[in-house]
Amino acid sequence: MHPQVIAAAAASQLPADSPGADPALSKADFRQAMSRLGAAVNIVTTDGAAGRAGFTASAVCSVTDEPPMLLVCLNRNASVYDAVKANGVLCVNALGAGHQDLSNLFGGKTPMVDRFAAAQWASGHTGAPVLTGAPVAFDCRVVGCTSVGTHDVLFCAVQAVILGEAAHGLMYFGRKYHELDAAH
Ligand SMILES: NC(=O)C1=CN([C@@H]2O[C@H](COP(=O)(O)OP(=O)(O)OC[C@H]3O[C@@H](n4cnc5c(N)ncnc54)[C@H](O)[C@@H]3O)[C@@H](O)[C@H]2O)C=CC1
Ligand SMILES: Cc1cc2nc3c(=O)[nH]c(=O)nc-3n(C[C@H](O)[C@H](O)[C@H](O)COP(=O)(O)O)c2cc1C
Repeated sequence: MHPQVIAAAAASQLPADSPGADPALSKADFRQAMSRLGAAVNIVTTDGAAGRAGFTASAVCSVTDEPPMLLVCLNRNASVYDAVKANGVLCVNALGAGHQDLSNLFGGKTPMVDRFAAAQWASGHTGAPVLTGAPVAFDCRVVGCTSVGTHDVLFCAVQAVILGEAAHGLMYFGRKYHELDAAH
């Protein structure tokens, strides 16, 4: 079976100066394509003068190990946005097996107090909440930010890592959760 090409093939049949020749994908096509790019699921938390907050994030990745740095993409319309920006610290809590309900809770619409009541938390060096039972957590200071479209790309200098007891993981792929077990 041939792979299906969305938008780009149709655009190439139009004159180059036609507005329809713009090969930009629709939001729906982009999201459909992204649903096939599996990603680890994390809960990103913050605390400080602007209060405690957290959200589910799959747009997280390693930037460089010199210095240790992650990036986190945060929608500027998210309810956590002001707290993350004002506190200037965050913790990336990787999720593992059994964390699906927690991920959905932090995935939006639920009051912050109810999100945090569903799990146990410690406090990192930065003051950001560290999820008890997370396979790994990255306690960070936000050292840079670039706005791109609807999101801010936050550059996060890792101050400490907290390794949990078990190496397991939770992936988001095909709009569903998939558990990973390092032992298998
Ligand atoms: N990067 C982000 O902001 C993400 C946001 N979400 C949000 O979670 C909800 C459920 O998402 P799904 O079940 O995965 O179905 P969906 O069809 O809304 O999204 C499919 C995939 O597209 C990407 N995506 C979705 N919204 C995006 C956004 N605003 N900016 C950049 N990439 C985006 C993600 O990789 C996502 O897994 C939606 O409201 C979605 O907006 C989910 C994943 C990533
Ligand atoms: C699996 C999953 C991954 C998500 N990844 C991100 C992400 O990387 N960046 C982001 O801004 N929002 C992401 N979201 C959406 C936020 O978690 C959600 O919009 C956020 O909690 C804001 O909701 P609220 O404004 O109701 O608090 C994701 C949601 C889910 C369910």
